[in-house]
Amino acid sequence: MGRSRVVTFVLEAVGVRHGDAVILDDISVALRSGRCTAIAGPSGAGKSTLLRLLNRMLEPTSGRVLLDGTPLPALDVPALRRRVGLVAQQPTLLTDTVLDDLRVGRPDLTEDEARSLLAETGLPPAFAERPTAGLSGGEAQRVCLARTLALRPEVLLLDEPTSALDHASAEAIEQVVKDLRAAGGTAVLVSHDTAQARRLADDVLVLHAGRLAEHGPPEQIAYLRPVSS
Ligand SMILES: Nc1ncnc2c1ncn2[C@@H]1O[C@H](COP(=O)(O)OP(=O)(O)OP(=O)(O)O)[C@@H](O)[C@H]1O
Repeated sequence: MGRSRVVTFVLEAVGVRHGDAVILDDISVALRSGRCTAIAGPSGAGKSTLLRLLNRMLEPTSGRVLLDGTPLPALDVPALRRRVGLVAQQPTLLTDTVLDDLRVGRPDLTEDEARSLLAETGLPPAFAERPTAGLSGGEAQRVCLARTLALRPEVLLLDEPTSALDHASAEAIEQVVKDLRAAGGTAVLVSHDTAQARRLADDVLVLHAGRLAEHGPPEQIAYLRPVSS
């Protein structure tokens, strides 16, 4: 399976700036392997930015990120991205048909394997024949997830994977996360859905204005507590 290796991210005093704007400020934290970590916090707090640091879609402007003790810049980027797959909030489809898209990183993928990956993400198997043009946002995001799963990543980085989905489709995605964890894999999930974070996460990071405001198991996180009226 290739998913049983220990994969731990350590962020050491990580900062991200764009010009004068401080996007992430002095974040030091470890993300444990074989767990699901949710990143929560208000819009604009820096959640997607933090996620993008973990497979070098973005470089920190200060501090460093280590994977199993190795600083990320010392790792080969394509190899890192096979181990650490990112499904972005805005999906990017790369080819004309869904089947071809699923084969981008796995040219050997059979049609049966493609159909079963689609089913995992809650899409009908016949979706393999669909042109990528005209897919809805939620469908395109799930095709991106299936394309990432085709690489059997050890770590799955998911940026609001269910925000565009109905309940049944969202459940399918949550099951993908649970299955990955059950197989020893690691998931890092950005979610605005506090109930989802409580359901799925072993650990939660809360960002506020680029700073780490809370970190711990979901039951200890004030940000996740339902507001009682
Ligand atoms: N290239 C950039 N230049 C300037 N500011 C940027 C850049 N990229 C991101 N930002 C800003 O950094 C902040 C954090 O962005 P990020 O996407 O990480 O937030 P987020 O917590 O994921 O937000 P949301 O919940 O709305 O998706 C935002 O204010 C955003 O406008």
